Amino acid sequence: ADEDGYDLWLRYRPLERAAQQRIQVRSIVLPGAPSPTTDAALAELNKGLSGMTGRAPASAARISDGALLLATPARLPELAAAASPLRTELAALGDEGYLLRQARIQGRNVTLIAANSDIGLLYGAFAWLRETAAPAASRALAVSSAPKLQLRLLNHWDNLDRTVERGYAGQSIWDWWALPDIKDQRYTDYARANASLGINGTVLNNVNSKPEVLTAPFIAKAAAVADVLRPYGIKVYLSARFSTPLELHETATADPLAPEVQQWWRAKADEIYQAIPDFGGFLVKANSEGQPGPQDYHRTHADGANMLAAAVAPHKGIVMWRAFVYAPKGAHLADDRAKQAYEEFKPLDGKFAANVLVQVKNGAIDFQPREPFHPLFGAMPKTPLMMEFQITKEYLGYSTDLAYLGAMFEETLESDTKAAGTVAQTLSGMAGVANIGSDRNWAGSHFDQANWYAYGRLAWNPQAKSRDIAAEWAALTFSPDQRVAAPIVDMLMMSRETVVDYMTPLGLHHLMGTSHHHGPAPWVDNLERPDWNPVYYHRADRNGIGFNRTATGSSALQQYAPEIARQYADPRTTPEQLLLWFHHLPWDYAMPSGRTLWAELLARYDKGVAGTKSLHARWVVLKPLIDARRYTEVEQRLARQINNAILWRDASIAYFQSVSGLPLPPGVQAPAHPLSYYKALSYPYAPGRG
Ligand SMILES: CO[C@H]1[C@H](O)[C@@H](O)[C@H](O)O[C@@H]1C(=O)O
Repeated sequence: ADEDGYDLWLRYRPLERAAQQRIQVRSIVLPGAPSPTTDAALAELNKGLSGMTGRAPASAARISDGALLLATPARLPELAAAASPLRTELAALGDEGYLLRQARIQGRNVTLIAANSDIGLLYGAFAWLRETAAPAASRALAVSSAPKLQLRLLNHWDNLDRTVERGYAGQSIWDWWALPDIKDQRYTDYARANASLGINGTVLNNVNSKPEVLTAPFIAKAAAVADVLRPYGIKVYLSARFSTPLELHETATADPLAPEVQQWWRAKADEIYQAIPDFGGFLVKANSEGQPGPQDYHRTHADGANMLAAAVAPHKGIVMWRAFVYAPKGAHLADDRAKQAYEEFKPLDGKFAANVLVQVKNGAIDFQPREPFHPLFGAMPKTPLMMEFQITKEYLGYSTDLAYLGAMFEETLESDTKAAGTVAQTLSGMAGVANIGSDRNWAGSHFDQANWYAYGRLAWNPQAKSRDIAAEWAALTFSPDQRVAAPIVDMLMMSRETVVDYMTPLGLHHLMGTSHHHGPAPWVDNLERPDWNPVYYHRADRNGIGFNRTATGSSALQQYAPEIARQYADPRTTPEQLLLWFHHLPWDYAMPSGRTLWAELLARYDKGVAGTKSLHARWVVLKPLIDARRYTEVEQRLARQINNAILWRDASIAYFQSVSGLPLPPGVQAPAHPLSYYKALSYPYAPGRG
């Protein structure tokens, strides 16, 4: 599995001789009795060391010089001793943290992986392997790390028939047919990859859920998956359909205040916990895009969430209730869909049970290439919030286009809410909509593995820098050789802005084709709901373009803290990258560059196309340094991305010119085809429609 990408960032390729010699591990020592989790840690260390150095050190019972020692205070009482300098440091690391040190223990020089629990040891083992495989320049081994967020989850939008909603990496890895008897090796490798990042929970099924998933056969299947993931510290969760008992004909209603409904869910929770004692809980999409929910019975989101929360509370389970709501009818359609989540949830702050978290998408519309942070962050001080990021690239070119999402996640996380610190500081957990499927390379493309990686690292530490994470990933996945890693980092770091430039520059959004969400369709104006139409979002006409969300428009801006609302009320003090998100401006509006808005827009599209050409050119020169298969698979996608960018550019320019009636400034190349050509394009076989 060398060139096909199956090993992800856990490749453990032979190190150069000098690097090998620096690894002075003569034995591996684990005091005390092994557990399934320490077995996993030792197996990983063996795999890693034999891959990187050609030999696996023996396990030993006694501590000697050159030992790699894995210890918790319970396993090695010295660590807990009052005189131990590590004692206080360890105490600060909690259940899941770890530290790595060169230390002197029992008079011997050892490499120490220390933690308070076996899971901490497993995380520490992965961290040590990471440090060893891709050493940061001349850094002494002095790492201590603990997760900043307690809940670090993947959300699979995987259906029970193995299709994946918005999945571009083949069918679902969960083989519901073969489970529970057949537990694919891939589940173990999935667990290893996630544990290497510190991901500690996974929701197995789509938020557009089916009642069947909560019936006995599926509970048994989920339990089998949970058994595989448990040693790696990963809890299983399920998406629950709100109307499950009604649809299974076991109650006459799904009203959350009806005693028979409450009792049904309590019994269901008991049944699940019988099979999966450490079941994490439920994720719920309710009263959104046609899903059933408490509002069907004139109850609130809090009524619905609290009813489920009461059912799982005796088992220490949680409910993650999504704030991605938009109603099929109502004022918001004519007004602004972006406002609905805040309007429905903000008044419920303080009304949710203690074991409910509200899960909020990074932005108020829907995983666009760029959105301002969701106004609910910082606005719900009495409710624990989870961030929902989308790792699969529904709106950023699937797994064909290169877009490193680390940069996008970082941009949201470090945004200042001006109410409660940065967005990162408002969070209790993070969920990432997985980009994982059964493709050999897991993610549909090699570079999309970086998005899984970056998500996991940011869930562990939402203050981490996406460039550092990119450097780590490039070194582990391709090579620590800077001739390879450095240009790959540059490619990653420029890629997302490139996509924004050719798809949705200057704060534009939701311009993509209907249903498949791939490719440009800014002209669409005839869908059943007005807020599905791209014209609803760009509002371009003869006079100008953009969505006025200030007080003279939809007033969505008022949902942010006053300081932000004031700053963004004026286009002059609105960040250029969000300009048309908040403002409707005339085509001749003078941009800071000195160009008119019209000319600036055209320049952005050109910049996007130029960016894709540059990505391709940067890759091509790496050919002698990359294995043939991965080189080719990446090269093909980068070439395709140039065409995608040209398509976006040309179709967008053709359309906006038909609206603005303005000539193209000198130097701007005219679209290759007339507008009618782009309107006629369709993608009948686009994957991931779900
Ligand atoms: C799972 O449904 C998805 C839907 O496919 C997607 O187009 C949109 O982004 O969001 C929905 C959601 O997040 O619920």
